[in-house]
Amino acid sequence: MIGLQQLESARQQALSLEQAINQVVIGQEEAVRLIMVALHARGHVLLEGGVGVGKTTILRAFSRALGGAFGRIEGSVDLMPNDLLYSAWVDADGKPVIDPGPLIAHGEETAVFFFNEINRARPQVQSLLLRAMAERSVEAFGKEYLFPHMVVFADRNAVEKEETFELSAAARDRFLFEISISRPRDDAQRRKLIFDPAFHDVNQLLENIEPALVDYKALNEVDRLIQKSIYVSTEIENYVVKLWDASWQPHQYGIEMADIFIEDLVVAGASVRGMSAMVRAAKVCAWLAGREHVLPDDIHAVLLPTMTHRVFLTPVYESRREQIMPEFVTALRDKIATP
Ligand SMILES: Nc1ncnc2c1ncn2[C@@H]1O[C@H](COP(=O)(O)OP(=O)(O)OP(=O)(O)O)[C@@H](O)[C@H]1O
Repeated sequence: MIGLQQLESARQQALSLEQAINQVVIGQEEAVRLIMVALHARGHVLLEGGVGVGKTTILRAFSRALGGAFGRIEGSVDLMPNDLLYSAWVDADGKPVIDPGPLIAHGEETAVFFFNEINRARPQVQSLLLRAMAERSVEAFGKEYLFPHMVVFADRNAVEKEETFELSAAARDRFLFEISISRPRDDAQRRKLIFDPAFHDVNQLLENIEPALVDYKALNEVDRLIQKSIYVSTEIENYVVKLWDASWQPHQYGIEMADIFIEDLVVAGASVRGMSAMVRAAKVCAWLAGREHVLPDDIHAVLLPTMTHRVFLTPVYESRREQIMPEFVTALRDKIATP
């Protein structure tokens, strides 16, 4: 009973947080909802989108509304793993000084860590980040730094592909979602972003968000309660298992797509980790909607962001992934009977 009351008050807080974010970040309601789900399912996120579309603004807005610290680093070819942990320099008296790097600078207070342009960083740097994501800790200066509340957001520059190190399939699998962020579609919102000076200064814009609307330190416990309390019926289980099989062998489920030889499309479907992450996220969707059980709508809300970076396509289709994956997920939804 206490659990249910706690969940309902956490839900009200979560909805106020979402509303506050959508007031300063405009035209990104879908991305904001998925980030809300990821934060409450405690999953890390890949961001896909152009330059200057408001990614940093969204993430800083979330950190402020969660009352935690925001860490950030830019990926580049010459970035070394140690650059995440410390920076060394010589002060005015010629004495060497060592400062903590961006990953450990805020320690346990880190709520959001943003790795911009992760595909510009070398695999050694990516590995360090993946370890920190999985263990929510790193070793530096001979001791262990813990970030029990950290959620990592990593952006892949989708436009420029020169000098990039694409994340391996195993690395991509560690991210709960890949969320696409693009320019708002609505004309009035686009004009507002360009002509209204309120959107030109991020620091000032973020002042409009009440700090610590939700306590970032409570999110791990809220997730535990959600995962324990939200019910998944046998029908939904069967549906999820069919979707999973169809992501591996779409032709066996009668999936058809225009201009695609479906038997050749997929090398590997979603992983076990991917499917369990999808169910965790669907439970958070059900909770946000005020339900105690998962409906097909909850699965549909998270199907694309959990599958899009996980399904491994054959090389001929890989270059069209961005166009193919939404169509593939729609075809799965249309073909597999919904309970
Ligand atoms: N949807 C939006 N709502 C509010 N402000 C926005 C939005 N989109 C862009 N902006 C404004 O545009 C500017 C650039 O945004 P921001 O730095 O967050 O983009 P970014 O995607 O992180 O950029 P980069 O790819 O260069 O890191 C900021 O002044 C920000 O306030």
